Amino acid sequence: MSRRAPKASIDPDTRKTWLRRALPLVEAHRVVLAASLLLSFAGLVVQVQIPNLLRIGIDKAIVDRTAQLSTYVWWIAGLALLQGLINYLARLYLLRTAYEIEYDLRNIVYSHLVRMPFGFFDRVQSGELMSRSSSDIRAVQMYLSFGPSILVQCLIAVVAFGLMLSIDVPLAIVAMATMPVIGFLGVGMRKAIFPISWLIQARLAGMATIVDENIQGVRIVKAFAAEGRQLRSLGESADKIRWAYLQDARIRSRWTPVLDNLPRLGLALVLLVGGIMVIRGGTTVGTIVAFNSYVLMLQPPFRLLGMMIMLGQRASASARRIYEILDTPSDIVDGPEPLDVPLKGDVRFEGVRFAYPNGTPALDGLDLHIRPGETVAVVGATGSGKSTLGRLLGRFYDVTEGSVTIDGHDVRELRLASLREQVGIVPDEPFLFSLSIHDNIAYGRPGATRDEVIEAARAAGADDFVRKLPEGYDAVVGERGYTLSGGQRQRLAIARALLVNPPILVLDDATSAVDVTVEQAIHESLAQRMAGRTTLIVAHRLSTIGLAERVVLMEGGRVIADGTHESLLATEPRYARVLAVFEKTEA
Ligand SMILES: Nc1ncnc2c1ncn2[C@@H]1O[C@H](COP(=O)(O)OP(=O)(O)OP(=O)(O)O)[C@@H](O)[C@H]1O
Repeated sequence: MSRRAPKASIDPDTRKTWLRRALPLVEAHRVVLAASLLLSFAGLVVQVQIPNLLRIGIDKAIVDRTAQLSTYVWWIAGLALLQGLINYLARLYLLRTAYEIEYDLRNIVYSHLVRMPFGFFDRVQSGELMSRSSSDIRAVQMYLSFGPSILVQCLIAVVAFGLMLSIDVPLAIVAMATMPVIGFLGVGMRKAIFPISWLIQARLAGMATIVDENIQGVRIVKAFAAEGRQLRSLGESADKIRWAYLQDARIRSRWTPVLDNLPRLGLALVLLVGGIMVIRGGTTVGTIVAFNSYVLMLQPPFRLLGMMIMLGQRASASARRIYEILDTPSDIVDGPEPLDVPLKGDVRFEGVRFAYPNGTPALDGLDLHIRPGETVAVVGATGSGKSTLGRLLGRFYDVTEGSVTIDGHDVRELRLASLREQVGIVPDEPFLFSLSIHDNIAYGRPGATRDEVIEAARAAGADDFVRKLPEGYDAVVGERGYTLSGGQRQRLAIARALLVNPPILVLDDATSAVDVTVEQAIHESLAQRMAGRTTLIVAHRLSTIGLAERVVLMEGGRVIADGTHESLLATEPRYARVLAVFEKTEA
């Protein structure tokens, strides 16, 4: 099935209320929604006729004996059947609208999320994003689709009241007397519950984060024998949830009996006033029975009023969180006339200053020129800004000052997709999807043949271990598949980058978990396959440095020395100091 694009988008005008901004989503599905609302109204009109028929049936067929009882029985049964059919269709269309709106909203949020720059993900916790993209979307959808339907149900109260008035004015007023109280109490109950239900949501999300961390970090938890501590923190969190649920239960149990019993009070009132009227000959027994049915029939819509308020409050808070994502513009986008040029790989950083969105300075006036085809190792103490180079080169962040150019083009002038195709970055902790090894390697070139995938895997030193897996290249890895070692994962990530065959490759400590002999073999095959490729290697090991023809030493976000390994070793004491740290960590 092909994916349909969202039919509408959220109004970008931030001055409007959340509901007005969301209206285009509802309007896009107005035909089906209107059909559902009309049908639901028609169903209710049919339903409202039944007590009236009951009244006439009782009065004429039972009390007066002037009509056939079976006529009314058949009519009522027929109308009930018709109402069932209409309700079925109304519900079907309503749910269809609800899920279509949810689909659109989900797609709008996701397509915005994937375009967000790294800086956004640095700021927002993934657990929070998960909740925004599931429960918040659901809350907005519920209000947008069920809200109108609840209003229609309330509207029917007006119709029923009109019908009752046409039968008997004083009794109609008595029958309706409890309804405003039910509506008022329903709203009151929801208002009382709302803060606590919000707290429950927040605490459940907090609990989910703890559970998630326990699962993700299970190895650390076990390694430090910290199960007890983790259990305690889970227990505390569960305790808080229980407290909130108990508060919720207390409020509900205070309000619900009143709300449930009010209609009974209504029945008693109708019986009292109607009874006196019947005795005095002012009305009929059938009318009392019919009005009793109305009292019972009308109280759910009035109770729904409270629900509507709750849905509205929840949706408004959820919409605000969703809009926070949608209103954050992606500042890393294509320029007005983006260039689509094949790159040779002449890379220049000129006077580059850069601080991460949280203000942490990373580069402080960095100058570096890498010629096409050169292999340069970047070395420096932790936090000196090495990884930041690759992130700016692939334009995952934009420089604060200065420029990054490739072949004389500022990276901000190049088409983003074309830039990222031509700058391959392999991080030290690569991510594997729950896909086959073939699909993981071919992630950047989904159409690649098996032979091409194998060739890339061979160059990355991955072919040997892949072949040893029972399913070979079809073995599923990642969260739901085989667990691979850190070094194996890194080799698959290198193969993934190689398959795209980018003219510029950044290996950001990409072989840190691979043993030295395998690393050597990988680099030899890289060297053969990559003649002419500009390669930047962030190195934390002496063996890795040995693979580069030139070494750049960084400190405090600048290049402080540049040369061959031997020349730096001979002339730059700070280089020797950094290497000394490497040796210590390797030992
Ligand atoms: N996403 C981020 N948000 C905020 N600050 C960051 C982010 N990534 C890195 N930094 C900070 O920027 C500075 C440079 O980081 P960078 O990762 O480039 O250093 P590095 O030399 O590669 O370090 P390492 O050798 O430990 O990987 C550090 O102070 C680091 O804490």
